[in-house]
Amino acid sequence: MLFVLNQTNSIANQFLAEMRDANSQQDKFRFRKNEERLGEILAYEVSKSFSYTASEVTTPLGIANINLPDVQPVLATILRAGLPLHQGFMNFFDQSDSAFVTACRKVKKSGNFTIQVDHISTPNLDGKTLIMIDTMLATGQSLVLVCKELMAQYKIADLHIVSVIASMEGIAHVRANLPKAKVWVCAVDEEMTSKSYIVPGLGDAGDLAFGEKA
Ligand SMILES: O=P(O)(O)OC[C@H]1O[C@H](OP(=O)(O)OP(=O)(O)O)[C@H](O)[C@@H]1O
Ligand SMILES: O=c1cc[nH]c(=O)[nH]1
Repeated sequence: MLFVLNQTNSIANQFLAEMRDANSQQDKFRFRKNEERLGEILAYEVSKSFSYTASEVTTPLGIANINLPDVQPVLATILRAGLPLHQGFMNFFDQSDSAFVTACRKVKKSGNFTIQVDHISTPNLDGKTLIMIDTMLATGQSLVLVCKELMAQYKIADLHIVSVIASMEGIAHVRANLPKAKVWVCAVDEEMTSKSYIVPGLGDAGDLAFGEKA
C-alpha cells in the first residue's frame, strides 16, 4: 500500500514547497516547523487506517457516541533528520511510546556506501503497530535495515513507513524487502544524484533542520 499526500491538493503543498525552496528552507525554524506540520497531517492520514471501536463519552449534558482507535502505535525515528516529523506524530498520537535509532551512511573510497546502525533504543514491540518515521526515503537502505533489525528482535504486528519525500528507487527497495509495510509519503521524486540524493528533493534534511555536520 502506497499513500502519496500530494496526489490531493491541500495546504500541505505549501509546507512542502517551503521545505524544498532553496531560499525559504534556510530558515531552520520554518523548515523544522513545516516538517512537524507534515508529520501531523500524515499522522492524521495513518490514523484512518486503524481499526476503531464504538465508545461513549459522558459530556456535561449527556452521552455522545464516538468511535475510538484500538491502536496505540509505537513511533520510531532515525536521528537526526526525522526528529521534527516524529514530533508531529507525537503531537497527534500523544500517548504513544517512541523508539530512537542512530544510523548513518559510511561512504567508501569507491563512492558506494553502507548503512551503519549504531544504537537502537526501543520499547518492546511484540504485537505492536510500529510507525517508522524518517524524512527522506532515498535508496531506502536505512529504513529497510533498521526495520529488519527490529523485526528480527520483535514480532511486530503492523508496520507503517512514513517519509516526507521518497525516490521511486527507495519505494521499490521498501516494497521488495518489506512487502507488508504500508508506506505514507508527501511526494515521490523520480531521480537521485550519483551520491543518492533525491532530485529535485530538498537537499540534506538533517543539515537543514539542525546545521551542517562537521
Ligand atoms: O534512504 P537512504 O539512502 O538510506 O537515505 C535516507 C537517510 O538520509 C537521511 O539521513 P542523513 O544521512 O542525512 O543523516 P542526518 O539525519 O543525521 O543528517 C535521512 O534522514 C535518512 O535517514
Ligand atoms: O536527498 C537526500 C538523501 C538522503 N538524505 C537527505 O537528507 N537527502
